[in-house]
Amino acid sequence: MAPPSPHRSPAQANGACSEDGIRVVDMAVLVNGDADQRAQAIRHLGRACQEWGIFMVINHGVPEALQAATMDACKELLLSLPTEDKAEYMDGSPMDPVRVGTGFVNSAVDGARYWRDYVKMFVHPDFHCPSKPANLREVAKEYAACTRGLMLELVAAISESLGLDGGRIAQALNLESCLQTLVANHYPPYSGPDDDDGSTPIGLPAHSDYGLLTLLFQNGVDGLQVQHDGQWLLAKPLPGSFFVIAGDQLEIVSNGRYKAALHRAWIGGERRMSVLALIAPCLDTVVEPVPELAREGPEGVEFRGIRFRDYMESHQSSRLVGKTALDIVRVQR
Ligand SMILES: O=C(O)CCC(=O)C(=O)O
Ligand SMILES: [Fe+2]
Repeated sequence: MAPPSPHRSPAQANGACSEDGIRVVDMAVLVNGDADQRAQAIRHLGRACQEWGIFMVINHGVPEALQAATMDACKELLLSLPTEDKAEYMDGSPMDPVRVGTGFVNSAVDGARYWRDYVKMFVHPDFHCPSKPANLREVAKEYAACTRGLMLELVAAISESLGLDGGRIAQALNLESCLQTLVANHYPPYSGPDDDDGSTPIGLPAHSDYGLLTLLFQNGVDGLQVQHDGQWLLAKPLPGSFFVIAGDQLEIVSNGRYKAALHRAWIGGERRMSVLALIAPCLDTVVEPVPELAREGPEGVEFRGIRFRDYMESHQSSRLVGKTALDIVRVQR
């Protein structure tokens, strides 16, 4: 586990937004602020989840050197390791604990071409990791523990922002044995034709994430786009911040008060990498809105319950462009 962070002492101004309106949440205030500062930070966080489904965190306590080491080890795996060292993780099923994918994918859904390499590994409750490069295991383990701690703090604050006890969402979703995934994406530079006939590949199609929260940082090259008020917007991080993306489980558990953010990845002339840590309920948890948030009793429930393993399988197979697997569990009226 990483040592306590030096980042968390000075409480910065809260209630801040970046240039494009994405809210900035200061962990120093959430963790160490006085009662008034905390209350304000929690309201700010609640609005971010309600209006955007994405925000940035600063003073988050994840050491920069650990972030860099994680990105470097993943980069080595994706870019330098010979294919035979990754072959056992390729062409598996989406629920395999370690998966590596590479190159162009022609989407059967919309005919677009997607251009990215990725590695995904389940790191909690059981830790899985490719055997090479040699330092990946140690680095990924530490990064997983550190980001899991941060995300659980955020979940507690989000729970409070919904007027619930800080531990309520963690309890409802059984987060003690949460499923945590680490993902690294590599988008090779692309400078081909940019016409509108569908031949220009993109990085990753529009989707919402299957889990509860996703923590994302990138290699200094922008490319994450978020849908807000029907418009696609390029998300530009503050230096040293993480993006936090609300996933489908936050929308379900909050009974639709908070929205999962629709997002996609764009590619351009510069090589881009993103590293993500996701937390989700444990596979056997039945996810459903917490009863306290149902409007007018059971009639006001917007999502029916589903075992998380089944949700995840539908999410992986649906790949609906511009839609989400949430429609599978939305109550039709
Ligand atoms: O690379 C990015 O910026 C987005 C990646 C992403 O959304 C994902 O892997 O789910
Ligand atoms: Fe995503």
